[in-house]
Amino acid sequence: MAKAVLGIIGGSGVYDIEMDDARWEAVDSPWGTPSDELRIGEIGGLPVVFLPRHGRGHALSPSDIDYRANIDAMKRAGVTDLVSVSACGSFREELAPGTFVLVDQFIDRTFARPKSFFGKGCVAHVSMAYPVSPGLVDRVAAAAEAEQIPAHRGGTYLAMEGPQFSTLAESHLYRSWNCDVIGMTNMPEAKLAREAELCYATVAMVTDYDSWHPHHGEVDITSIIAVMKRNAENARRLVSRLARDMPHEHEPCPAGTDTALDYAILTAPDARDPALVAKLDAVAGRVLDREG
Ligand SMILES: CSC[C@H]1O[C@H](OP(=O)(O)O)[C@H](O)[C@@H]1O
Ligand SMILES: Nc1ncnc2[nH]cnc12
Repeated sequence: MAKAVLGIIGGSGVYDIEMDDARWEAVDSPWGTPSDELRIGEIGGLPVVFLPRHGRGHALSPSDIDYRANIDAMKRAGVTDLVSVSACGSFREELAPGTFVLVDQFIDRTFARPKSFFGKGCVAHVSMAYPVSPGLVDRVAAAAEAEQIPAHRGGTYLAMEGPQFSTLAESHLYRSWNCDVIGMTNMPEAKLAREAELCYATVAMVTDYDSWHPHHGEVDITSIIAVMKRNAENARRLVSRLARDMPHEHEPCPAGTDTALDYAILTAPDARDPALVAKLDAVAGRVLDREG
């Protein structure tokens, strides 16, 4: 049984978390430059690795984040379970600002970001039908309950390219698709986590009602920032509780994340591009080494 290492990707407003024996450490990735150094430490004896998604100081826009480098760096740091903490807009009256939505589905409308570790010279297709790991979501839900943070289990997250917020017509369209929340970052992050066989869960922290709500007017960044700061405090409490209550052995994922690559790679060994295979050492080493 593998040791559990909890990874946390902190979104807007969450640029650091409290840990014991913490240090910032640069991790090189063949995929590019991660958003920042990794903050590596422990909470309650559990190894924890934190990465601010937009970098400390929030220098990176959603389209500029190197999602592949971030996930690859997490994998290299030994992470087994990855929790994304993200600000989002809400499409539902009852998901009011301050609510934490434990997302279980995504619709990917991003278009200007590399979305896979695989490609020409090593083609793979992983399942994304169930993109989050239910066991990890259970743990996050229990932590939210223990900390008395309002949380809603389940929801569909619409990932838009941004950086501008949606038009009113788009906001109505996504509501008609039964989306629950909207953000700019969880795709391709969730897809890449699955390719890297990392259990993934998202805590989508509602900051606003996007633009559809008749009594709340259009989304604006000033009101978002005020709610974001309150949400960030709750996020830090949630993460701390999650880590303290998490088992130190990695729990196998009922959605099959731990073995996502078992039959996913279609390219025959002798048709593979050695340069791409070398870059896949962390993400797919488990299966490529076995074949190689
Ligand atoms: C705070 S306004 C929009 C910004 O916030 C979200 O970022 P993250 O998911 O990293 O918390 C959203 O996706 C946008 O990038
Ligand atoms: N309304 C919204 N749309 C996209 N990303 C967001 N992040 C926070 N609120 C958002």
